[in-house]
Amino acid sequence: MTAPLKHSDPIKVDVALGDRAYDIVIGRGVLASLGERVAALRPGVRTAIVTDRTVAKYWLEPAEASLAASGIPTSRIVVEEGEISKTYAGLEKVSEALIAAKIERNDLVIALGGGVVGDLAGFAAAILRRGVDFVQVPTSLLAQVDSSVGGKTGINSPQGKNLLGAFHQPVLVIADTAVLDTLSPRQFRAGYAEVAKYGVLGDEAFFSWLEKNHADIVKGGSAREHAIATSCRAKAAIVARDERETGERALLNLGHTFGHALEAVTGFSDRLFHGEGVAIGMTLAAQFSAKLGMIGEREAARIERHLIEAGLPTRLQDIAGFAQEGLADADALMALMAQDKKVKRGKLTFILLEAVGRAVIAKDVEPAPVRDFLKEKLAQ
Ligand SMILES: NC(=O)c1ccc[n+]([C@@H]2O[C@H](COP(=O)([O-])OP(=O)(O)OC[C@H]3O[C@@H](n4cnc5c(N)ncnc54)[C@H](O)[C@@H]3O)[C@@H](O)[C@H]2O)c1
Ligand SMILES: O=C(O)C(=O)C[C@@H](O)[C@H](O)[C@H](O)COP(=O)(O)O
Ligand SMILES: [Zn+2]
Repeated sequence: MTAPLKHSDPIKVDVALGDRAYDIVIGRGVLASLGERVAALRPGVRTAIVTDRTVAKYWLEPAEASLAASGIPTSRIVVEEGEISKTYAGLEKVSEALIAAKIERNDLVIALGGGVVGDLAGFAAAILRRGVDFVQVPTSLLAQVDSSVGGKTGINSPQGKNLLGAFHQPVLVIADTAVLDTLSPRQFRAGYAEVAKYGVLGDEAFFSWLEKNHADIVKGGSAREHAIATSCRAKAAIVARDERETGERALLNLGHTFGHALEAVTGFSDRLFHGEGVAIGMTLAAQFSAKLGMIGEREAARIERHLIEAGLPTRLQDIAGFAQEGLADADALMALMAQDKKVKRGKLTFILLEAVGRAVIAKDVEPAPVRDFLKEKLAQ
């Protein structure tokens, strides 16, 4: 078991959603406060922790100890790590275990893990007895800056990413930045793609700061907390204005139209983690924006350079196995992108760039230029 963590002064970010508003609590050691925060929010509650095997090894006991110290009964549901659990089978396993644990309408589900556990447990909570509240305890960088906030929950279909799900906001998010110390370097880098995304889509000053300081985020300390809090503030502000993605929330999908198709074509496997797909997708979105004359080649190159410096893949050719199988042809990728949730009346929507720090929603994008662009990229 990992040694208990000490409290530090946490940063609080409010997700201002009226009667469904909640706090994101960020800081080194805040996992130790899980029990007291849950008890304050829901006196007398019972809980079930959903986690994966790897996270369980490091962080389940500290989470359970914190709940026990506040007298909160809990049970544990441990799934396999990775996208294999964000499936119908994974949802069945978690849902049946929650029912067996007699989690009632007024109880709480606790998602302890990365984005997979958060999306899966959140969706299971959304449909259990037609809706049980849940708490996010994100343990990957990606989950701390993105997936634990905003209430998108769901599972994948073999036909596409997150095609089944519900908007279901958590009642609390506890992001302990020390927990990231056990994350593998590759997973840390993958999560970093979503951090860079906030700079690229809406905050040039943050992007410049990341260009200078990204290595310190890996080391921990105040740079890590600053990057996580800045990302959460950016996401919370957008979600508060557009919870259900009828407008500007789509900006958070920068890089995802390409990225999700790439995850699907690689079978939602370890060949390409979500954040890696986002890094390639964001680079492609920048290059496509340059091709359309919306930004200069130099700005697109600046984004790619930074992602490379952060150790991320940026080209289709960087995906494991690409050389052997050519990945997929442009038509196969187009067919997968046609399942994107931003598609309206069969027309693609892309998030494109007018500058580093200024993304726009481009509706009714014609497929032909996208197909030509992909053909060029696949041939490189
Ligand atoms: N709901 C949203 O808004 C949203 C946003 C972004 C991504 N997502 C989804 O999130 C998923 C990706 O999330 P992810 O990158 O966290 O993947 P993940 O949940 O698979 O976690 C990555 C890996 O890291 C391990 N891990 C997590 N925390 C750890 C820790 N502290 N120490 C050691 N190992 C740890 C996990 O066991 C797993 O093997 C994708 O399914 C994506 O679609 C959702
Ligand atoms: O919160 C959002 O909105 C996002 O788009 C954040 C993305 O990083 C995330 O991957 C999300 O799950 C993608 O949403 P989807 O609607 O395209 O499935
Ligand atoms: Zn994402």
